[in-house]
Amino acid sequence: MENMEVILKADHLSKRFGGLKAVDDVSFEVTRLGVTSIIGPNGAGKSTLFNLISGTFMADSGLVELDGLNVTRMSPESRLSCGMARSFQITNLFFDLSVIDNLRIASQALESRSHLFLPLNKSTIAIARADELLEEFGLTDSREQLAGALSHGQQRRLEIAVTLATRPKLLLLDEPTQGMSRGDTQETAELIKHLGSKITVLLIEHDVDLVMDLSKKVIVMAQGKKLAEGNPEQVRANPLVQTAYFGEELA
Ligand SMILES: Nc1ncnc2c1ncn2[C@@H]1O[C@H](COP(=O)(O)OP(=O)(O)OP(=O)(O)O)[C@@H](O)[C@H]1O
Repeated sequence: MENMEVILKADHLSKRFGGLKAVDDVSFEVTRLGVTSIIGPNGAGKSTLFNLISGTFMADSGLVELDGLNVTRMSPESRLSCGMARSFQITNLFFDLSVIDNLRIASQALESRSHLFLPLNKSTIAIARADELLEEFGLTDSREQLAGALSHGQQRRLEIAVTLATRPKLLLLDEPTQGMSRGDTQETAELIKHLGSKITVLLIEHDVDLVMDLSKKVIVMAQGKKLAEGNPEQVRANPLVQTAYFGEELA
């Protein structure tokens, strides 16, 4: 019987680049809500695995299922319409539009097709959703500011808000704190925790302490393979992980 708790299933996924097995027979499951993270040293295959899940790369073999639906051969756009959204750093933003207009445009995708081309101020669902997101993401004071004039941390927050405008079931977050100051990293960590209470989040992140603090489950990759998985305590205590990834640090 289908496990209703499982929202994402990766089953025996593999991807080669020439002779290199970047992802080598990796299987895991993500259960509903909370934050599940993928960590691993440089070149472990994290980004490639993420790209197989989002549809940026097609798997050579294996299966990706979203909420029981086989999405393995679908484009990223089709996966998005099935409820899988991916946050792409800040490249989803229109820098010369205001914060609120960025959110309204993204929220308009919620409206029926016939309303897609309504002027922004006529689209009531989009306006309500945009205001809700503004509040939730602490951007009310920056409502009329141009997205391009925000701090890097605010831009990242806005970008995640834009990604959530279509109410996805699963949010893929790719190194959301990369290049951030300590303060912005802390704020983003709080935000991700909050997101995990409402939606399922799958995260790739280099900052191990952050991952351990945020995640209900951690998947450790090394040399294209899944080395370990479990809750943060189990992963920290795993001797294989300590040797291959953390070195002596956590011993
Ligand atoms: N498009 C590509 N063409 C050829 N080789 C690639 C490509 N993308 C990744 N690789 C190789 O696949 C392996 C896994 O890379 P990947 O980027 O998935 O690892 P990663 O764990 O995300 O690393 P990092 O933490 O450094 O981003 C690496 O050896 C990398 O050089």
